[in-house]
Amino acid sequence: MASATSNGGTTGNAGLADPLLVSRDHGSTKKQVGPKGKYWEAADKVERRAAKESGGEDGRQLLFRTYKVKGTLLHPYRMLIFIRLIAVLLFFVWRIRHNKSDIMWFWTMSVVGDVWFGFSWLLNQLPKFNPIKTIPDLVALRQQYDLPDGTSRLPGIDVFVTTADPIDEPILYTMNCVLSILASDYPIDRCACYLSDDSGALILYEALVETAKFATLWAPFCRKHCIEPRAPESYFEQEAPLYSGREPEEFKNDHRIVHREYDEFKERLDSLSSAIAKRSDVYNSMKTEEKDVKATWMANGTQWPGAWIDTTENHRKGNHAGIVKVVLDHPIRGHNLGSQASIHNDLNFTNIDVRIPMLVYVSRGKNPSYDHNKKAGALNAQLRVSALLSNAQFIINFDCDHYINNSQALRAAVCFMLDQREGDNTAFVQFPQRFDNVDPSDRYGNHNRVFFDGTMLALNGLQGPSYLGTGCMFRRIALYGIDPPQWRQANIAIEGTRFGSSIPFLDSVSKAINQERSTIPPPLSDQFVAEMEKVASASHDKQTGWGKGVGYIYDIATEDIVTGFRIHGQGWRSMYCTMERDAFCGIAPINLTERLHQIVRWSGGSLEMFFSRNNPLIGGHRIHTLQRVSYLNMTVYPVTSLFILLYALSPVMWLIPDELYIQRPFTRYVVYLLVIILMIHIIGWLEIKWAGVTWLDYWRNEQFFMIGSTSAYPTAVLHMVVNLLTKKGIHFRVTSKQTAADTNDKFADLYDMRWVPMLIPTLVVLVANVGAIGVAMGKTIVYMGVWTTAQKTHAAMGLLFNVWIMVLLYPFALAIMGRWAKRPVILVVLLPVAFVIVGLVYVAVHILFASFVPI
Ligand SMILES: O=c1ccn([C@@H]2O[C@H](COP(=O)(O)OP(=O)(O)O[C@H]3O[C@H](CO)[C@@H](O)[C@H](O)[C@H]3O)[C@@H](O)[C@H]2O)c(=O)[nH]1
Ligand SMILES: [Mn+2]
Repeated sequence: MASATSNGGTTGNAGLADPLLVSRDHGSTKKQVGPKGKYWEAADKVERRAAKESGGEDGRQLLFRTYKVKGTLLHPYRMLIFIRLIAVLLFFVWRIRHNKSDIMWFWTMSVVGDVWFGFSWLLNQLPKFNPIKTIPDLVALRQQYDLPDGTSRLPGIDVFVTTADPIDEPILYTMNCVLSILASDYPIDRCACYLSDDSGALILYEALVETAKFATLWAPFCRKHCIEPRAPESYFEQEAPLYSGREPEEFKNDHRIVHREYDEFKERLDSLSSAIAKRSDVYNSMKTEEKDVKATWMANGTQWPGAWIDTTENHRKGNHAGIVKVVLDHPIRGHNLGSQASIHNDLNFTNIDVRIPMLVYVSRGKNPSYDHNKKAGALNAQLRVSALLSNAQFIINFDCDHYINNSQALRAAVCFMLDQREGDNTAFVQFPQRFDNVDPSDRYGNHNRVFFDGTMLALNGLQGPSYLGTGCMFRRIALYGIDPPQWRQANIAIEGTRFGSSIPFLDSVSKAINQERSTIPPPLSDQFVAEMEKVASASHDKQTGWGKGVGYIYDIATEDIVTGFRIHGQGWRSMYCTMERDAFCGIAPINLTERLHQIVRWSGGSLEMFFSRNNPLIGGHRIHTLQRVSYLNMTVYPVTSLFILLYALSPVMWLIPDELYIQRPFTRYVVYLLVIILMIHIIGWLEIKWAGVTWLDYWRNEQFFMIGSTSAYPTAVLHMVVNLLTKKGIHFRVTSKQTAADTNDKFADLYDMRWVPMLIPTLVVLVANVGAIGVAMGKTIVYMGVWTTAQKTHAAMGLLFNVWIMVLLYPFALAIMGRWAKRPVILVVLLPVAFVIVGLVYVAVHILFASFVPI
């Protein structure tokens, strides 16, 4: 697969020749300048030349490419930002000078709103001055780190997966995630997978055991035939995937066998629940002395230490001991999975490595008297357990609803960490989040491309992208709160007060700092397992630095942004890694209610961060100024919604008999508004060009911001106010991954909106606008002959605004329609009907009044 141009540095595009990275038109005569060539050009020519001449500063080659936006696009983009800034300032001056309005309080509010809009626009726009795209050079990595004898010098990686529930988060997804990790293209003895189960359910442990067995078949199959993606569910769902392996003759047969085995594996997963229940009944009838206590039993005849099916004290979700079970030991000690041997006989795996990486089940201890700190708490427990076992230099974490979509992804992240330029200063490498269950028209803006491909590339040109929760590789010591090399003190005190009281753990920290790496974990004695369970116990990190200066940050609804902020604040940088075949892929909520709950959590978390000690204005002493501006934007943006809501409701003024103007002279005002709004979209248009996203992406983003601004964001603000008053944080409501009952329709969830209170303002805005347009039409009929031209223009301009809001709320209107929305044309008919009815009612009322109450 690796092609001829493997020698990094001879041409501008060497290394990009890896088929997983090049753009479709690679190989054409036109000069290649990057994966989305048109608007990007190489930004590292000088560095590359120097590196080549000196053979690399310290003998290391450059492992990633840097691209900047071409001047032809970047200059007008920057220019427009500047021009708009001036236009906005002029607009403010004009408004203040012409402080004439029919409703002064509303005028004052709207001036405050405009100032806020201008300010938050600036916060959003300024950090986008210099977007940078960085592309890993896998060929160079291979050349330097893979040795001719088949071994490798690549560093160790501990891969974390978190799950919170076997029902809400279907086991099949979680196990697919695990399989994609176990089969990933990375040295098998340098990679270990840890599954954190926050439900403490035996079924997840047993599913993991089944997965380990199936992996002995799946992983070699993937390696032999270069399968992509290596999550079986997604792989088998594809229609006739392209074959790119080396054994096409054997592929058909192998594929058939593995597919059959996968189906059986799924059946085994399905039957686990009843098997465990049955087995437990048998053991309970045989072994338990106390009649009412019904334990849940493991296959080996011992009681499961976690949550039981019949819950009792100390054996329920939220109250059980810490559990660490090594499902597959390090490959050097061999696997004991004999049962698969017979199937292996049908498949020819000669010359294929049949080993699989280490696999560990972790369920941290829980106790009602301690806060568990949601996902952050789970990740920190994994961090400690893995430190005792594999203590890899790098960590990568996945949500259970995401999987590795490109088997080279782990290598890609490592490229940034090992690069001679900023490698040692790089704390984390974030990948974009991609989703494969989203409806084709992306009604609720789940793809979020403007953010993942615009905002993040922009930050990449500063101190680096923020941490986004999943698909992010960390340097272990950066997570521990250690400073980057240039600021690091010679002797770092590794104290129990900061890192917790486990001596083996403290040892592991000093080893990690001193880069003493042994990739082989110690043998699993009872005492050692007990130590691992101790560091995963409910109380272990209390009264320590965990969740504050160490590990993922606690006391917040969203641990991600704030953890990234803490690390950036210490002076580390981060990198954004985009790949031509998306590195990871996951599931997004395509149900409006679920989607909004997710947004409430995110925006609520943002506000919580603003009011915490990690406030971007005061925290993080080594943070880059523009990076700080960006973090400030990320924490205050929900406030914008209050003003948007105010504006969105202003069409109610149509319902008032008198003509009221928020600002006089009105025409001038509207023209100003149009100009500065239009400029936002022209800038947005240039932005989507360099970000490589479509108008639809951009448009969905706008629409969803409007929907959020009338529902989720004000809710988050309200939460925050309550939080400040009562000190109660936002509840982490795991995003539902269950699909609606209709299994024939892949997107059934789309039509299944549940009404929740936060949707009321959106509905009010929608109704107010429909009503306003109807009344406006009625007024036009009634006053046609009476109105002056100026009045007519004003009415038209007001209506323009109404229509704009309606267009922005279009996805919400579809959501209300439920299944009817399968034919959106109905809405196009229904809305005008509604306008006409309201209009006619207005006219009728007017006539009625006119005949009874002579004016
Ligand atoms: O007490 C908890 C709660 C959640 N999780 C895990 O957290 C992950 C994210 O939960 P999910 O409900 O899927 O949230 P999303 O809204 O889809 O997640 C996005 O938003 C989160 C922050 O709110 C980030 O942490 C995620 O990485 C990001 O993908 C899942 O693996 C859960 O199993 C736990 O392990 N323990
Ligand atoms: Mn998720």
